[in-house]
Amino acid sequence: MSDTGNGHARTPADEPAYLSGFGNEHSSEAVPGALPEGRNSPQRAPLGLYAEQLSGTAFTEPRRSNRRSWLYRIRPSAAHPPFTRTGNGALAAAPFADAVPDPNRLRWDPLPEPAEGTDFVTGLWTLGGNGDVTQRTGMAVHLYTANASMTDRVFSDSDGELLIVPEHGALLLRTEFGLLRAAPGEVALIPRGVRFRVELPDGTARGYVCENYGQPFVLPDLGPIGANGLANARDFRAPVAAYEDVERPVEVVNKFCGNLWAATYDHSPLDVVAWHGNLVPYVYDLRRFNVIGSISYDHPDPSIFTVLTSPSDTPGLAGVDFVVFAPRWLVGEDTFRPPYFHRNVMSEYMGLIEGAYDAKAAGKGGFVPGGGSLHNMMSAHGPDRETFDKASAAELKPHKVDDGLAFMFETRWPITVAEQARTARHLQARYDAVWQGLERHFRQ
Ligand SMILES: O=C(O)Cc1cc(O)ccc1O
Ligand SMILES: [Fe+2]
Repeated sequence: MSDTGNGHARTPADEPAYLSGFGNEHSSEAVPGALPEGRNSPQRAPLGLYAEQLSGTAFTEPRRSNRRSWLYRIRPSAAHPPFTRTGNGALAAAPFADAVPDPNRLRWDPLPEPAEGTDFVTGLWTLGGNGDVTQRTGMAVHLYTANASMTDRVFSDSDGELLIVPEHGALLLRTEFGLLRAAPGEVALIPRGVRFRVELPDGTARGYVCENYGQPFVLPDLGPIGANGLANARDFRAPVAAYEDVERPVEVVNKFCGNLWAATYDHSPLDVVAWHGNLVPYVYDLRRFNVIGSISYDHPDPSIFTVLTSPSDTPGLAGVDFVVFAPRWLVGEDTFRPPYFHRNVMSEYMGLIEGAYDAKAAGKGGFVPGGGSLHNMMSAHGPDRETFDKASAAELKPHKVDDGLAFMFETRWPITVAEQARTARHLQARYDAVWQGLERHFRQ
């Protein structure tokens, strides 16, 4: 598929190989001897490679949160022509200055089918977000639909890390660090600035993206839960080094402060032969999440289901949390078991990867896979009428919730809905109606 400068064809395998662990100091070389030993930047790097550091945090951030990697590549990233503005397509960024933040509960059906030849980048569609992309604060919610692999085209996002949540169709992510595969039920994370290309082994793909402008996601502290549980560090997988040695025009698209810029390189920048460090892309299988919950009474707050959290400067206050509602047993006695009625200072965007969610009726016109809901700061939400009636009358024997996989991006600031999402035809017109008819039961 690709040509090397010296005439050899080289295509990294389609089956990824992984290194295990979250936040580790990994190292990997696709060619033996490509990694320098004992130093990062020798006078001449091995095999004639260029040494280059990628800094994901300021040099001086505390060691526990410092993220950087050293890349050994065929050409330095600096060797590129100027970038020029291209259209932003359906991508938008915070602050959404022209949009009015909306206190209403909102719910969307899945995105419509994309036009023929839509790749991952062209298929990105912004729902909304908060913060400010130039301040490295806040987040954006995007959805994607695609029916074409990216060819001779590479993307990088200077504005934040991308947490990709496939709902339909697997993604092969060819990154500077190597190859990742993420199918529905798994998530992938691409750090800020890392170049990657998305191929579609199933031909089509659909899903969600949390673009985190803020501090990189970390595993939440476990407090009294102890040393194990929730998402276990060893289940996060980073790629082994795999490079392409391509000498032909490759379009590199860069998202910078909300706009897309492009430059045509005369080579592929996915040319990293070896690397080491703790700033890496990774994948995680949500089915590995160790779900912890109540074994006595009451429905615990959903923070117990946090997979990853982007901390803020205030302890316990996340820029954004990624939360999963994975299969689990419910055993609470004298307990209303589904998610409770709720008003929250944090803002909640929810998506559905498969099946149904235990607070909402499934099926057409409801909360469906590929759709999403937004319960903004202080907006009243909770079980719909059908769920409330059923759960209030249910016999409380142990019950396994295993008919779906839902998730939430929960963020500290209200999510402003982008104009295209507010006026979208797939915005459900009568979401409020799910809470109509909740009868008055009060008696004195
Ligand atoms: O469905 C929601 O809105 C999310 C949610 C889940 C839960 O288990 C408890 C509270 C809550 O807001
Ligand atoms: Fe909620």
